[in-house]
Amino acid sequence: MYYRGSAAAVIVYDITKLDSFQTLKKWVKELKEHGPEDIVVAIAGNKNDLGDIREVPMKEAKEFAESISAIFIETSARNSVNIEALFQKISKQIPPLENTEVESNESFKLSGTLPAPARRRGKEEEEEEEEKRKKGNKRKKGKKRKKKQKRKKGKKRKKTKKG
Ligand SMILES: Nc1nc2c(ncn2[C@@H]2O[C@H](COP(=O)(O)OP(=O)(O)OP(=O)(O)O)[C@@H](O)[C@H]2O)c(=O)[nH]1
Repeated sequence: MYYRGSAAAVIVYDITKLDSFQTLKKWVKELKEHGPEDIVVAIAGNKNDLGDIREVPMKEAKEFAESISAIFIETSARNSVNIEALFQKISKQIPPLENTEVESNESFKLSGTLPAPARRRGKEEEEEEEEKRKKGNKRKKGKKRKKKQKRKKGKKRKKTKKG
């Protein structure tokens, strides 16, 4: 599982398979032990369109989610039920990134009441981005140079034709 720098994790189980709920508990344990401290965790009980063959009672899953302060929602990926709601719930718990850097900012004060502070970008990530930006600029400059050279060559050819 790769979660370095993650602000949120969605762990999905299948409401028609008790096994998947047990597996979910293992993932939660793993995340609590090795994941970022302030990560927002959401538990999604998928396939809620198959309520007639349900194996995981909603109450049980909800109570488990509450016990670990996780978001809980039942979804149906097939029928597009509660997918947007799931991400909205998550986004409400993740404060805006920029505002965590500026303490005097008004919206930071508002987000201060939210349970999970947004992650700060690690130095490594910033360096990686800077590197990419530089590489991108170099490539652009290279392309520009080639275009210029082509244009020059074109002009020369025209001149020699006329002359
Ligand atoms: N009825 C129903 N079926 C779903 C839903 N979501 C996914 N499925 C079906 O469940 C099967 C597995 O879906 P995948 O998207 O492959 O999910 P997965 O996590 O890789 O599932 P597994 O391979 O079973 O571990 C597919 O046949 C999907 O069509 C849902 O909300 N309702």
